[in-house]
Amino acid sequence: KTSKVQYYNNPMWPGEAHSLKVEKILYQGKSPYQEVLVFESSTYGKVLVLDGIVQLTDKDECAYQEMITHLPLCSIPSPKKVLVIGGGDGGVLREICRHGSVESIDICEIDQLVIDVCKDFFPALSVGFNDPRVRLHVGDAVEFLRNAPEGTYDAIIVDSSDPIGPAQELVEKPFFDTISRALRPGGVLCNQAESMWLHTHLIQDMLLICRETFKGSVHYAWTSVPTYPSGVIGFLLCAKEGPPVNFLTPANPIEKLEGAMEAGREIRFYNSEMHKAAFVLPTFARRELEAY
Ligand SMILES: NCCCN[C@H]1CC[C@H](N)CC1
Repeated sequence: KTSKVQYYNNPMWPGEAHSLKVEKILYQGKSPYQEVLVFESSTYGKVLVLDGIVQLTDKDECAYQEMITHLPLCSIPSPKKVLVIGGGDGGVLREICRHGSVESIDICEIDQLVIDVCKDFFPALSVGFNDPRVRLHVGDAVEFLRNAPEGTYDAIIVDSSDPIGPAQELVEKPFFDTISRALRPGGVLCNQAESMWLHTHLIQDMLLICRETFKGSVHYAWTSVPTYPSGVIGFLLCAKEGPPVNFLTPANPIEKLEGAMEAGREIRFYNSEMHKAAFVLPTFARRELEAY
């Protein structure tokens, strides 16, 4: 039995579809926010799908979770307080826990079902929830950030799904304002910023908002994730005004990371060369993005 993970009817990817052969359906359910599906694929291990969109697979989740985490955290000398928006699968938590300087990790995930399903089917990711530094808040991120004291966090990671559905408001200006307020001066934001092949208009809109909101610096970075549409995904790295941050050269190189074993698995994708390379753009993307 094969089942297409349909994008045809999804406005984010008109006319595109990505097919993975389904060996066995492991879970199917619906939360108040989205449909949740887990299946065993032929060659990518287990796959998590929300509203028909691939979120992660056993095989290639390392690329996304490691890059979205270590690009910001390796850019500042000693991250202590970190906030994750989304990320209910626990993969970003697993990666943050490798940084010995981190003292507390808040995570705000809107959908309890995603957390529960990932604890059952993706233990290599949900291991991140076991760290004593983690404080889970189930609810709306806009609400959470509105109540967060000003200047709290060294780093905020927005591990969101696509801006159609629960993550819609996570690409709008008011949300970025609340993030900036919650960051300490010189604090950094890394958020999921879609594909340069497919979404340059959305990225341009986000760049305009972020360049206005974060006066430190704003850079677009990207990496390879075979099971995401177009095979790549981007990140927006933003620094709040304050102590200067140089995203292009890691201030806190990966070699200093501890706890790799506690996180249940060695780093598989990120390294300092990949960090630097992530900010190098092909010519079309340079033209379309660097003017913004
Ligand atoms: N934490 C799992 C990854 C969530 N990130 C998104 C999944 C869906 C993609 N189209 C964009 C990234």
